[in-house]
Amino acid sequence: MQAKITVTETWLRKHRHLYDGATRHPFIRSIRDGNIDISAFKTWLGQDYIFVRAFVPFVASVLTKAYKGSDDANGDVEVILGGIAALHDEISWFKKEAFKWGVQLSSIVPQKANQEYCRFLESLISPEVEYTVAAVAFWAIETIYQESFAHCLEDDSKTPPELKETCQRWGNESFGEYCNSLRNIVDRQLEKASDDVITKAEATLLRVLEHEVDFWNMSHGRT
Ligand SMILES: Cc1ncc(CN)c(N)n1
Repeated sequence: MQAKITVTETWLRKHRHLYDGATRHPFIRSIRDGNIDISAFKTWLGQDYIFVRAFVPFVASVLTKAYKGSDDANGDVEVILGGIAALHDEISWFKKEAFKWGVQLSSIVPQKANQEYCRFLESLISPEVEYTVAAVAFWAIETIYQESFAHCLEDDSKTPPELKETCQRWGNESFGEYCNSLRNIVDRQLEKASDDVITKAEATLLRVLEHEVDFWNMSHGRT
């Protein structure tokens, strides 16, 4: 018997071009090809630190929605809680990495693309945004980083040794498994969602993809 095609699989096929634009962006390709401009990397580092700080309350809101709104609350809450724990480590890592590269985090001003992305996250915190819709955004945001940085660790990549740790942070297998758990949560929710929620969730995925591309563009100096 053939396995059933999940909603996320349908979306990824339908929006492949946009998805590849987010996970195979020239910024990521430049890391993978070993010709990254280090000033672009430093821009990304400082801006992403600000993004991750705004990401935490968003993920906390997804956790609250999971607790209240899912029929497998315990399983979902634990996966999301694991994500929050990883973000705690991520923030410490950004501080350490910024020190290593001489990036002064206290003086970073969020650029337009970052401000807009953070505003979008804030809009998703609203209790009016359904758990399924918020969970789709969460899954997509984490997965885009996982796939992007895993691409920089493939056998034929020429990623500079000093950037390997960064790529490992999101490109490692256990982060990949965590992203799969998020995807399973999302597919289970979508399975029983109304058409209206499915439509909103798909639109949210597209907005995440656009914001991620804009974020890479900003880091790459294309804004
Ligand atoms: C912009 C962005 N997108 C995703 C991630 C992965 N948490 C991140 N750190 N920054």
